[in-house]
Amino acid sequence: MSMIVTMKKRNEQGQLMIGNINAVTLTEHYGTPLYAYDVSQIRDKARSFKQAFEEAGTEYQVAYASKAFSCIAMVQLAHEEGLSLDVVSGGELYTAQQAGFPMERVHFHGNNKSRQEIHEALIAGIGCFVVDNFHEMEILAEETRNMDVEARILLRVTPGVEAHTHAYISTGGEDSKFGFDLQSGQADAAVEKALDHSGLHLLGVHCHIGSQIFETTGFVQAIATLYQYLGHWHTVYGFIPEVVNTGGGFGIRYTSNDRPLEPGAFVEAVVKAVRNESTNHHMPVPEIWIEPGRALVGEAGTTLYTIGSQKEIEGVRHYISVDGGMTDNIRPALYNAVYDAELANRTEGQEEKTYAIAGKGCESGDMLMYDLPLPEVSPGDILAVYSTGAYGFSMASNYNRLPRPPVVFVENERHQLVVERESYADLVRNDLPLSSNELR
Ligand SMILES: Cc1ncc(COP(=O)(O)O)c(C=O)c1O
Ligand SMILES: N[C@@H](CCCC[NH3+])C(=O)O
Repeated sequence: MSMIVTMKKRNEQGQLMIGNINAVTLTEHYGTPLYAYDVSQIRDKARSFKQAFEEAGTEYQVAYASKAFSCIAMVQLAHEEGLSLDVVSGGELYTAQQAGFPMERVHFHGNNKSRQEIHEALIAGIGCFVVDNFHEMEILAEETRNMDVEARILLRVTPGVEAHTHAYISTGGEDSKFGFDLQSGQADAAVEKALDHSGLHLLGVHCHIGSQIFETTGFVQAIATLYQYLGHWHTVYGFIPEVVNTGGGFGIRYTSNDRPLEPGAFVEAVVKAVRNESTNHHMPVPEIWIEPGRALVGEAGTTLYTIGSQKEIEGVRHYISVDGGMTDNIRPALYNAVYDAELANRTEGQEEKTYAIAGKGCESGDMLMYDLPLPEVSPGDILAVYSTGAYGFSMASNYNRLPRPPVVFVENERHQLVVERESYADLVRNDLPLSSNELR
């Protein structure tokens, strides 16, 4: 592998540029670890998805799956770009409210929404519930009755398509905790019940086949399966879907081995398949919704770390440790996810070596990479790990009581802090001293 594995922009001193700002300047301002986002990349991706729908001339919504990276500024950015928003919890909904996001464009997901979350979402007046199971449907029906309101819903179904991806991020197969199973008749019963409840307005169906997908075939297959059932529900219940939501999962480039498709290629394939199937089943073409998370924010994010200690075991491995790790990026430990990284503060140096990049957490498995070629490193060098914009910050933890890193947005040669670094005081904010509160 060559030393410079990516085509990232560098200044004349060989320092990494993020959105036209020197990454070293960012670390001097905000410290490390640091999540830095090149905002123009997020905007470009959002526009590409939308443009493909516009060109296809179909009704659509592109909902940003905010689980990938949720904070007030990101939700506001999604709003600026005219995206809708997928939330999966009261917390993500609250963030959207705090961001001033229009509630009618919020879609609420989740396989175990609580009564309180459902109640709060109804009060907020969200645009759509993606109903996952019978328990949720009953709660929603009761709450709409009690509040004398109507909820617009999609039914999440599992089309039995296995996406070629890690089992933990594959969600559309029959054996999934999410959604109504199509084959066993669960989904038929769900349609019947949904049509029966006066407080529920059944808009259509939703499926999400998995994540980090590089081909269109899985989507096309899933749509064909959905329409087998939609055709049946049309015949039996006279149901015509207003919306078909094919989820997210569009793959991105983590390393030079990844060859992601352009957003437009996915959109074209989805629109074509929905159109064909609608025609074949003598139904009007519905509004098409998609839910990209990773594809919108993943490649725009870079994590900057400072290199500290080293341990070389002759003939075995040369470890270098950074000041973050699994606490700010759990993906290598959880999914064996692979990333590209380079030094941010220089390209030059003595001979190239192969390093294993260790996190600072007290876990042997807290490793970000096992074989990264770099020029010989010294303490204080800055390591940039690329494509960490999705599911890095959002899955971060305080293991070992490490404060979560800040997030900076870079755009038009300016940088702006959008999430502050957690302080030690933040870490103990909810702790109560022994016996300070009344014993019950
Ligand atoms: C229902 C649903 N929609 C959208 C997404 C976003 O996926 P991705 O970030 O891979 O686009 C997910 C997560 O995998 C999901 O479960
Ligand atoms: N958190 C996962 C994606 C979500 C999978 C479930 N919807 C990842 O980092 O790849």
